Amino acid sequence: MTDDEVLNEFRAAGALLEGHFKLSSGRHSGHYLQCARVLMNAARAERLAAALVERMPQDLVSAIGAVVSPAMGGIIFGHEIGRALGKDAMFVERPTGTFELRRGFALAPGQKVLMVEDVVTTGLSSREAIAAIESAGGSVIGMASLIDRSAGQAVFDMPYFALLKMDFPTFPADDLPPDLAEIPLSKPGSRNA
Ligand SMILES: O=P(O)(O)OC[C@H]1O[C@H](OP(=O)(O)OP(=O)(O)O)[C@H](O)[C@@H]1O
Ligand SMILES: O=C(O)c1cc(=O)[nH]c(=O)[nH]1
Ligand SMILES: [Mg+2]
Repeated sequence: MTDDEVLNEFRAAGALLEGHFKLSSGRHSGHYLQCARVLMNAARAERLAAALVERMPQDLVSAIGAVVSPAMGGIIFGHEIGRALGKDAMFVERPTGTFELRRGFALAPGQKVLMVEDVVTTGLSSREAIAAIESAGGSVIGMASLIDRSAGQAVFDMPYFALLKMDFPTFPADDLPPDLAEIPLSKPGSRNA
């Protein structure tokens, strides 16, 4: 799947948003990729996940024992990546502020995990999810996301595959461009909601 084809899936889903958004990291942006709108269509979600798995090297694919995603945004895409790999997909969640495996999900000691996100901006959520998987006994051998909008800033210790890289600027809350500051703020994600 080409970059244009992935972008067209976002356009068709009305998921390329412009406005003033507070991101998970606390940074602000005039652009938001609402992956939930893309993934609300099961056939589209399946297609995008299969396209991403096709890009992964076979030795990595065959080593993956399970998929784990950070809730909320990562759950649907992780599930679809699990379908494409033929592996179980679990998720970590943060009811008390820190990601943990719940709901009877468990990892065998050293179980090889692919960590799957919907979008990576600073990489903070991904690093927190990886830490939770490792403290539950898993070994994260790879990472995947639908979108990487980190512009190369998010660097991980394991191979990382993203279906589409986007480079939208983000700003600290106390240093907003005037044209962005005058747009009413919204916070679509659920961290600290
Ligand atoms: O790379 P980062 O700077 O951490 O940003 C990306 C994270 O932000 C969003 O989640 P969010 O925390 O908004 O919560 P949600 O997944 O529950 O919507 C998204 O789903 C990623 O997890
Ligand atoms: O950084 C984020 O919170 C974020 C950015 C984005 O474009 N889409 C999203 O779902 N989250
Ligand atoms: Mg998230």
